[in-house]
Formats: sequence, structure tokens, C-alpha cells
Amino acid sequence: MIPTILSIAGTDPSGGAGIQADLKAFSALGGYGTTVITALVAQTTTGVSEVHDVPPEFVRSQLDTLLTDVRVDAVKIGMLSSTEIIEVVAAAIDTYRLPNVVVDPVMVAKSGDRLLAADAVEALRTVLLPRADLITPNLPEAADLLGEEEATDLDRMRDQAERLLALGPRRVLLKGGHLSGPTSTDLLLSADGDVETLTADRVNTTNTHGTGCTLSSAIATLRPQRPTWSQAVRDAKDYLTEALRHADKLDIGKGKGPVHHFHAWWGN
Ligand SMILES: Nc1ncnc2c1ncn2[C@@H]1O[C@H](COP(=O)(O)OP(=O)(O)OP(=O)(O)O)[C@@H](O)[C@H]1O
Ligand SMILES: Cc1ncc(COP(=O)(O)O)c(N)n1
Repeated sequence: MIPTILSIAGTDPSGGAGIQADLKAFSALGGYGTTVITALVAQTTTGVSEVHDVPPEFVRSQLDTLLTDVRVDAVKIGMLSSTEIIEVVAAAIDTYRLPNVVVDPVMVAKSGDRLLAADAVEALRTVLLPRADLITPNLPEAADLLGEEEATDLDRMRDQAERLLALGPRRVLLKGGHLSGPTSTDLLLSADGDVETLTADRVNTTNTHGTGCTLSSAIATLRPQRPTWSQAVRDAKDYLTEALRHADKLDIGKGKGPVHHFHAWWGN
């Protein structure tokens, strides 16, 4: 059976991040995509010009309408924008007992623009993270969630990943894409005590818009199709690395372009 995946996130008209990237990853990896939109974002490869939050009651209405009809097998949660929207999404996780919840704690876009209100970080930490099966922070997000300086090496990443786990999610994938060096290394820690290091060769491209959205969506899509979280995360990272390798085939916009969801069957 083809898994149905739900993305709860904001939009990107340039198609590189947010809901648009999520749907591409769901389809490329054999899932059926559904969406609940939290914010309309006027953005492109050069940055964000405006954010229009969806009223929290309407986020609730989308969730209720969808989930009273459609069964979902996994959920990817991205941009949530405000405390009120976080609370609505957390309530839906409980009400509908949503499985395989992957939270990408989106706070600031690569361009530096805020995608989560500063006063909503507390709700993200205390209300949403304990309900997640996996969280996928990058280094600035991890630092913000912990109220600490950003990690600058793998040892500090390991310490921060432990402290993030103590906030209540079942697993933490701490992404090291923001460090430099010939490889890009992430750490996967689980509440059971498992620790894994995932390393990929660093791809030399400036087209990195939406890497976090793509990775978390790929994990959510693969989880129902793989025996373990570890296998789903490893295969998702391989998919993302391939999407980065093909990113220079795209010539989209003047800023940081998107990764390319290379389609093996079609061959381009
Ligand atoms: N140049 C690169 N080559 C290979 N892998 C990369 C590269 N840049 C990032 N990655 C990988 O991409 C994933 C996302 O990493 P990153 O830490 O950049 O997340 P992010 O900042 O949340 O992404 P974004 O905010 O752009 O959506 C991680 O698995 C990371 O290791
Ligand atoms: C709606 C939305 N969600 C997430 C991101 C983060 O992606 P990036 O850091 O690559 O800009 C984004 N730009 N827009």
C-alpha cells in the first residue's frame, strides 16, 4: 500500500522549500502527499518579502476536515509561525493519534528571515517537541531551543543532541550542514540510547534552499516503508545528497537555488 504523508507547513512560491518541496519529496519516494498550510510566504531564492499567517482556527479546520476522512501514515511538520498554530497542531497530534511525527523546528530561513515568532520558541520546546517521534534541528535551531551557543564541532553537537533529547522527543537528528569541511555529518540519537553518525560527502553547490524541508519529508515518507527509523533516516539522507548533486541542473532565480528532486525513472 502506498503510504499517505501529511505536510503541515508554510509555502514557497519558488518551489524550493516548504509545502512545495515536501510534496516533491513525497512523490519521488513513493508516497501520496496531503497538506495543511500554516502560513502563506512571499519568498523566493533571494529571501522572504512577506509572511501571511493562516488564522489558527482555519489551520484547525483544515486538520479536522482532512483527518476525519483521510488516514495518514506519517507526518512532516515544518514552519508553524506562531504559538497559537503550534497549539492547534499539537492538539491534532493527540486527537487523531498521528503516527510517525517528524518535526523540522523551522525558525529562520537560509536568507536570515524569521519563520517562527521569537515568542513561539517556548511553545515549540514545551508543547510540540515532546509529541515528536523525531526532530531534525539544524545547528542554529538547536542552539535557540537550548538557549546556548551554536555547536562548532561534533563533540559539542553530541552534547547538544543529548540535551535536546531530554526535552522529550523520541529521537533527535542534529544536522551538521552548517559546519564546513569535506563532509556533512549529522547525529541521530534515540531515547533508547542509540547513537549513530551519518556522514555524506559535501556537495559543492550554492543550491541548498530547502535541504532541511527535503530531508524531513524524505524521512517521513520512508519511515512507513522501512523497518527502522535508522534505515529511513539513512536512506533519506542518501536521497537528499543525490538531490544536492543534481541541483546545478536547475537555474532558478538569482539567489540560493533549490535542490533537484531527481527522478530515477524519468532519468532527469
Ligand atoms: N553541501 C552539502 N552537501 C551535502 N550535504 C549537505 C550539504 N549541506 C547540507 N547538507 C545536509 O543537508 C541536510 C540539511 O542540513 P542543514 O544543516 O543545512 O539543514 P537546514 O539548515 O535545516 O536546511 P534548510 O534550512 O536549508 O532547509 C543535512 O543532512 C546536512 O548534512
Ligand atoms: C515555508 C518555508 N519553510 C521552511 C523554510 C526553510 O528553508 P530554507 O532554510 O532552506 O530557506 C522556508 N524557507 N520556507
